[in-house]
Amino acid sequence: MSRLEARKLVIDVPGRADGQPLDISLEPGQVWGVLGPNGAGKTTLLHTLAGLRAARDGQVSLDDRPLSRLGRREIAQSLGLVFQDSQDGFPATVRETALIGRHPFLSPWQMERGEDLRLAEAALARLDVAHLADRLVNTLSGGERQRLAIATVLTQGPKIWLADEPTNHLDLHHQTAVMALLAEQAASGHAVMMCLHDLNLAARWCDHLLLLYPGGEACWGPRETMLVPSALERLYDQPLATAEIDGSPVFVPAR
Ligand SMILES: Nc1ncnc2c1ncn2[C@@H]1O[C@H](COP(=O)(O)OP(=O)(O)OP(=O)(O)O)[C@@H](O)[C@H]1O
Repeated sequence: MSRLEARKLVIDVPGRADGQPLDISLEPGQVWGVLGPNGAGKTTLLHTLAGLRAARDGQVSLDDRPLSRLGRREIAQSLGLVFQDSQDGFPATVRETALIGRHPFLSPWQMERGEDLRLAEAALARLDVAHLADRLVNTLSGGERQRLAIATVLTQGPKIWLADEPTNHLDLHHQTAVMALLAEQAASGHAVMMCLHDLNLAARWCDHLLLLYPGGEACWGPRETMLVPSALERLYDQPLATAEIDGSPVFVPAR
């Protein structure tokens, strides 16, 4: 089990004044949703938490050790990031791409072992892309590519998942399957934070929410305290109609 902690963290959104410092602790078992309009800084936050972008101020620590003092390999042994859009640097098959998830655990020129292959095959099956294992990645559809990106992180097996719009490009069935997978990761003691544009997925699957406003204002806490229609309407500058289904609130844009 691992925890990721942000203390007085000010993310560096270009051209924007310092936003509200964030004090967030991503604990084992928790599923955090990050909500906010386009450009609010969700991706910037995730990349800062992953140590890929410098913060303007404050600190991120992984198991009480500042991220800035850890090497990428050590970070990648605990923390996995699903990028918003994956880019294919060179032609590789689906299986080879999933196996990249094992690289943090191999020495530079070490070949993947049988166990690595087993983990990759299991992840591809879980994300419903096993039948594409021998296909070149650049031939995949958007949804297949997204499922492969998640399968690659599942192959990595991180204790902390940071996922940037993990349901991008996915049909309804695969959206639900991915959210169930992330919930399952949390239930097994891992910590999950994901950026989402779908309020209803957030309401159903996340137990904590962070609302990022365009000017840098932010608020966070347990789901029940965050899903306040007036706060969400201000967040998106969009009137909402609210209902309740199976005990969860459902939001739709009001005209
Ligand atoms: N390298 C950069 N140079 C200039 N501006 C940047 C750079 N990276 C990000 N930005 C700007 O910072 C702001 C925050 O970007 P970010 O990608 O974090 O937003 P987001 O909340 O994830 O948006 P979306 O919902 O559209 O994915 C945006 O206005 C973006 O244009």
